[in-house]
Amino acid sequence: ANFPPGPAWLPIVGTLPLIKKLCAKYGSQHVALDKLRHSYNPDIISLKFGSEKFIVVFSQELIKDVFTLKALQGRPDNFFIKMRTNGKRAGVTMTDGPLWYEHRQFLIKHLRQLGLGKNLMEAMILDEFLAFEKHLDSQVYQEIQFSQKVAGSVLNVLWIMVAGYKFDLNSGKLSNILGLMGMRARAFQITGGPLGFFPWLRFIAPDLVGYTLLKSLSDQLYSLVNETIMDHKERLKHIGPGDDSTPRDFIDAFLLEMERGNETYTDDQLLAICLDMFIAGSETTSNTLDFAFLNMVLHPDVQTRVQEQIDSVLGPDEKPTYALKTKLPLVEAVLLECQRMYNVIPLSGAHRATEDTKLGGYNIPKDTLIMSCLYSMHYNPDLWDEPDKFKPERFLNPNGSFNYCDSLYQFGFGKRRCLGETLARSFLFIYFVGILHRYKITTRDENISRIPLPGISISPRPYNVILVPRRS
Ligand code: HEM
Repeated sequence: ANFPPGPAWLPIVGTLPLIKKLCAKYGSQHVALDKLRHSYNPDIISLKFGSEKFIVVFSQELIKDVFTLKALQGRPDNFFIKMRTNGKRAGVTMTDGPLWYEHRQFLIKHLRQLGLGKNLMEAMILDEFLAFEKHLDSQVYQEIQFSQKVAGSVLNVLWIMVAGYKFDLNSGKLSNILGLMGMRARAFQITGGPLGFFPWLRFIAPDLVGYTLLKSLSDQLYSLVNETIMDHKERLKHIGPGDDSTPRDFIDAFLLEMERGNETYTDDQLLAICLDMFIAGSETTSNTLDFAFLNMVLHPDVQTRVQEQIDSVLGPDEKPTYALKTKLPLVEAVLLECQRMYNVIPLSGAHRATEDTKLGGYNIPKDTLIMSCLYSMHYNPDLWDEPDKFKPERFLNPNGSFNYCDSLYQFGFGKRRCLGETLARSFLFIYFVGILHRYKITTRDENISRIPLPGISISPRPYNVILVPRRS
């Protein structure tokens, strides 16, 4: 009773066939849902996939409620989600309750001690950027694609904090895993699709429902992370009394907590948190940067203005720092406008009602899943003037200073807000300023598409750019 309105549910499959049809028509799940809402209630609709009831919310007010109401901070528990962690519910991104709370706090505390949000993190990002830049030098004037190398760089900054080492950006193993992660992000929608609701389909059509891809990615990630954890255990075994047992990285900190006998600190939980970091951090950040460069190619006039502002504060041989942010309001405005128009997570990861509750005046029974359509909020004409237009100046005051806006939820909001936000923001800023400081980005491709590839996180359709050095 009093459940939000939505399309009729068919037996067994619910609204899955309708959503599939709309996705095929509009190209992605978030656009399909944005269109569908107008036939029911533009702020909130209901769906059913298999036996799972879903609510999708679209207005800023309801999205804020979903991100803040205590009863809505659970996470779903289906096959697609558990496959990542060997069939168990573990980690931080996809758990809830006391386990999630304790481990989220523990992760944030130790990542901060290891540099997250501090000068140390910035130094790591700059270090990665210099390596990335060296790699670019050999490709100037050639057509290149940014995405995978950037994903490797983000991962390196994270991996130094999590595991104490970084990857060789040219290593075959890394590019294989990043390639599989990219395929995973594009092959699935945020709900996990049919595999999430009808897991038995993996026995009938494993390739078609994405099971083969997921299994291969899970196996490779699992063996990489497991090997790293084993190395850490081996080292800790040999630490004697009087030796320095200060954790060098997050894995050390976790293993030391395990030794203290804290029973939620298990091998499975450690493995799952490491995988969380791998999956949540790299694609999201690198795709965002990819969209930013795409927009510089599509708007060369804005690119020139950005470069003029960078040149006014950064000497020819100087390197970017995040502290320059206050002096580069146009850069900040361009990056935010890209995140508004091409929010890489247009449908925010599902929350679950942990008890019967109310939302927007409707009844929401326990275990209903709730998705927030950030795309609809970021294109709402009541919040954004001419939302379909690329207008960085909406984030600037008439005198050119930065104009803060609180209707942008690209990192979520509330207790489950993205915990990698400071890393992502610094990374985007340093890479964007660093590249545009040195190169003009152009293309020979006259038909670059502005329509993103759909998926768990959206990405630009592959496009080639030419980097032209701005100074000899
Ligand atoms: C531009 C890049 C990024 C974007 C747009 C982004 C966005 C988001 C969003 C929308 C959420 C979901 C909030 C919710 O469900 O309520 C989230 C959660 C999360 N993000 Fe990010 N993220 C980015 C980068 C990162 C990075 C670099 C890390 C690595 C530390 C990270 C780690 C996480 C984790 C662990 C969660 C789960 C939090 C929880 O469930 O408690 N993210 N992110």
